[in-house]
Amino acid sequence: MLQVCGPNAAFQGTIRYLFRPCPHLILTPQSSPLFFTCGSRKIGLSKMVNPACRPHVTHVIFDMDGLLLDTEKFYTEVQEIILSRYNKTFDWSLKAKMMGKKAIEAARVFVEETGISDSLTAEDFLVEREAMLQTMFPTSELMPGASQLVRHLHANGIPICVATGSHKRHFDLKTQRHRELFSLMHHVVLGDDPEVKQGKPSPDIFLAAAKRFEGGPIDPRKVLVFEDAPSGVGAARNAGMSVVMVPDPRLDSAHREAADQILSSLLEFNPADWGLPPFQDLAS
Ligand SMILES: O=P(O)(O)OC[C@H](O)CO
Ligand SMILES: [Mg+2]
Repeated sequence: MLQVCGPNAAFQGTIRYLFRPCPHLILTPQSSPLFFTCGSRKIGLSKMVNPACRPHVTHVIFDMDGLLLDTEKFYTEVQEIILSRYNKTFDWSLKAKMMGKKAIEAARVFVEETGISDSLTAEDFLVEREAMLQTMFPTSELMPGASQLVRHLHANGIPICVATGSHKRHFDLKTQRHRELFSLMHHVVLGDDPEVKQGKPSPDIFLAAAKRFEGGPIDPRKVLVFEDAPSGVGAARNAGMSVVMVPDPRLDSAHREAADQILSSLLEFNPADWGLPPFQDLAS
C-alpha cells in the first residue's frame, strides 16, 4: 500500500505517480513537505528511491568499525574516560566528527573540539588511549547480520573487500577472533596504506579498494559501500559510489542525509534491492 500525505492534492498526486511501483511504501507527513517519516526514520524526498531504479552493483566494500565489528563503543568509552579528567563530557556530536577517520585525524578533532589541546596534544591523546584500547579490541564482536551478509555475498561470487580507517596493528587485534570471516574478503585496505593519503571523507580509501579487485579499477557506479560513519558516507559519495548507511541510533539524523539507503541493522538489507543475489529464504 502506498499512503502519501503532503501540503496539497497536486503534491500528493505527483508523489503517488512517482512512487506508483512501490506497493509497500507507507509515508506519513512531517511539517516540511520535503521530509517524511517511514517507520521511525526521517527520509528526505531525494532518498525515496524506488528500489527498481537503484543501480545494479557488482562489487561490495565494507567499512569495519561500527559496521562489521562492534568496536565504536570502545572508542566512545575510552574517550569518555579521558574527557572526564577535564570535567567535560563526550557527546554524539563530537563522536560524529571523529568516527571513521584515521587515528591522528580523529585525535586532532578530539583535542581541538573539546578545547583541551593546550593540555593534551593529539599525539599524547593517542598514546594515552592506546593501553585501554589494546585490552578491549581483542574482545571485538560482530555486528548483527554481518556474518550472514558477508557469507552470502561470498558464497554467491560477489567480490567483497574491507576499507577501514583502522591501521594494521589495530586491525589485527580487532579481527583476531574473526579471522575466518575476514579471510572471505578479496582484500583489505587499511588507514595506514600508502595509497590512502587522506582519511574519510576523502575518497582515497574507496578508490584504492575499487582498484584492487580483479579487473580493477571497478566502475564506482557498480560499487556498493556499507558504512556507519558520516565521514565514510561522504568518502563513498566522493568516490562516486552508492552507499548503504547503518548508523548508530544515537547519531543525529542530519548526518544521514547523504546515504542512498539507511538501515537500522545489516539484518534489514535486501540484496535484491541492489541487483545482488537474493537470500535463499527471500527467493523461495
Ligand atoms: O569505521 P572504520 O572501519 O573506517 O574505522 C575508523 C576508526 O578506526 C574508528 O572510528
Ligand atoms: Mg565505521
